[in-house]
Amino acid sequence: MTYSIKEIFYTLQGEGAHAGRPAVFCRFSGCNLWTGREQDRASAVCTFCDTDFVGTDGERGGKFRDAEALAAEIDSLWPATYAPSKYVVFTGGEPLLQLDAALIDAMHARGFTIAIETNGTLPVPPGVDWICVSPKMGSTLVVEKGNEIKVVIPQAGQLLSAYEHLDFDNFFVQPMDGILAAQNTRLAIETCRKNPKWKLSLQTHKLLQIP
Ligand SMILES: C[S@@+](CC[C@H](N)C(=O)[O-])C[C@H]1O[C@@H](n2cnc3c(N)ncnc32)[C@H](O)[C@@H]1O
Ligand SMILES: Nc1nc2[nH]cc(C(=O)O)c2c(=O)[nH]1
Ligand code: SF4
Ligand SMILES: [Mg+2]
Repeated sequence: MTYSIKEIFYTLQGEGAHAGRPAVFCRFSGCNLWTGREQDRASAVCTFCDTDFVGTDGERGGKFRDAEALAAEIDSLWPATYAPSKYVVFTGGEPLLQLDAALIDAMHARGFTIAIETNGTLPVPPGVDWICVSPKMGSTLVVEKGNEIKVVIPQAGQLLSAYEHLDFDNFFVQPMDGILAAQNTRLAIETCRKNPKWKLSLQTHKLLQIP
């Protein structure tokens, strides 16, 4: 199948349990919870997105005709000097609209460990090595197990207790970026202090001013 890719870049994972880990990010175009157009934001299910995932015009973006072509592009960004830790993060947009067995197999064949950042509304295909779910109020969560759940706070009507029974190895709150970022960061710190089941995830790439 053809994959629509917004951008591909090599950076450090900024968020969650793998913050600081070198990773190739592959950002798929499109999302099922927002069109990505500003005029649709207020009426979207997910209204706080910090990402441009529209089209294929970003760095190394484009339409890739098959899994092997996309895998080769991702692999070309990994430093040739150190192969064992090859790590790709599929994000978006919503990666589970496009990530399929052919792409998972092609990445594994090239020695990559595969991570995803997903909103959790679509089933995860077998073979993904690290599943990060970030649930969105107003959507139906179908991915109830994984490696980390990363809840952006605050969202209207949200109760963290609704997630605490789910089968995740790590429970993170991440302050919502935007005009209330400073206030939301204080809220996230206080949330973790009061309920130590939860750990703080910061968007460290924004603090570091890297992609
Ligand atoms: C842009 S999303 C793409 C992946 C997927 N659609 C999802 O929502 O998980 C990547 C991560 O950024 C988080 N995120 C998006 N907008 C944010 C914001 N304004 N503040 C903090 N985190 C945000 C999402 O919750 C998710 O964990
Ligand atoms: N450095 C860096 N880390 C990230 N972790 C999750 C990201 C995302 O947009 O999915 C992201 C991103 O865009 N950049
Ligand atoms: S679900 Fe993810 S990609 Fe889609 S609008 Fe929300 S944060 Fe952005
Ligand atoms: Mg991001």
